[in-house]
Amino acid sequence: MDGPWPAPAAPGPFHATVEVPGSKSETNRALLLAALADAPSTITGALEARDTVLMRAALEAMGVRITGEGSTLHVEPPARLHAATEPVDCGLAGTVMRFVPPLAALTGGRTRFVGDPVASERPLAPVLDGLRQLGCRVNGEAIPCTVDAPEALGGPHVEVDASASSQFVSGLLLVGARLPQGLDLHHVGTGGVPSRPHIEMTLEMLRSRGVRADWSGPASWRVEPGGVRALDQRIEPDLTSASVFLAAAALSGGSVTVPGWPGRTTQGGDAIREVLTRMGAEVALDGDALTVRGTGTLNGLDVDLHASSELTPVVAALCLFADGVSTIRGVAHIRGHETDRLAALEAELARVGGSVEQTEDGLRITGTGLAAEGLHPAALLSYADHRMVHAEALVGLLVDGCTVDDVACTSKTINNFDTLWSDMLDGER
Ligand SMILES: O=C(O)C1=C[C@@H](OP(=O)(O)O)[C@@H](O)[C@H](O)C1
Ligand SMILES: C=C(OP(=O)(O)O)C(=O)O
Repeated sequence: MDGPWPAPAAPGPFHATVEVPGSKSETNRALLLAALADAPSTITGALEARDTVLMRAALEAMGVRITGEGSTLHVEPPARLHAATEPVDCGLAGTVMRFVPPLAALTGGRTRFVGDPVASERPLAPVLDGLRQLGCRVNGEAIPCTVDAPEALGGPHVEVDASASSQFVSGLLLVGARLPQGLDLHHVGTGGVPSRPHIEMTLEMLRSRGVRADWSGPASWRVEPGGVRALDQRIEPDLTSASVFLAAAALSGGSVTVPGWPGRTTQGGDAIREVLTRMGAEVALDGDALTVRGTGTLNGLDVDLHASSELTPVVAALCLFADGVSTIRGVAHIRGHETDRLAALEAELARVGGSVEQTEDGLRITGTGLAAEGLHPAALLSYADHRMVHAEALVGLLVDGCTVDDVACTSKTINNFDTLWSDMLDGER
């Protein structure tokens, strides 16, 4: 789209079903584990968006053959992964910049990693330090950097400070079975490790492929050495992506249904159900169809999103229109997400007249209620962050006349966000 995106106002209550694309986190883990597996495998329901396209390109550059378009991918691992001859583009994808360098450590060669200009601001040093402890020579502390892998890696003991991202843990665990003595990984930071469900997702996906991997203490993990079995996997819809559509129902007074909601999941985004329920929306899971209905009431809340911090932008937008003061806690580390999300949310919600302040580990937001009284339209900035656009699309529903400078950055995790959004608003009345 040329020029800013006019964020559509809610046309009154609407009823829509939204097919949400596959989970970014599961797709990129499934691709990487398929690349390490003992035989070919097929991934269905895969996300096709910038983060997964980058993962696919990185693996192909290391000798993996991936065929198929859209959401079905067939992955053939090579007899041995080789170092990529050209720099691997990580874009702004945490799952590429934190998961692929450990994979490169298995190649015995040299791999260079590059990315978007702002990628160099995202924390990466702990994972690179972990690779040094395994015997790699690493040049750089962030993107761009180069990993020089030895013929034989060391281990198993590795210590990292993972208080800035659970992905440091997941990236190392994913390759742990391929280390000669497995991996004994220990978090040594003073802060806790965020996004625990994402670590569970990593462990569960390893175990379903025959790898023995588990917690060995409150902040430590053990992966036994051994093979990775090929597994055909169906990817769940991305529940964090789903949250923006479900939140639209809570704000509009209509309803949104997301089919394919898993009965049991390791996706942190599942927590949106509890958040919306606490705020006063009706949330119903009927078989695998999750429906959220707006009730005309939106209560402020005090919520700790440490385990599901990806939800912060959407929850912050909801809190802007809730009754009373809301507090979001436990998310200091999202200052290192695609952008400093606490600063960006404070600035952009204030731009429409919202009363928002950063705290040490989150946000305090004084809501206007669903009448959005005192708010006014504004030209909102996206900071190249897909989830800032999600928050701003929600703001635009109730503050008529807002624009967003770069809706295209939503392609990080949803290829056609603006179409899905307007189709949803065109739903039945
Ligand atoms: O492993 C993963 O797939 C992810 C882990 C989380 O990262 P952090 O622990 O850095 O928050 C999450 O926010 C990110 O979107 C995806
Ligand atoms: C933090 C996020 O992404 P990444 O995987 O790039 O860290 C996110 O999608 O909210």
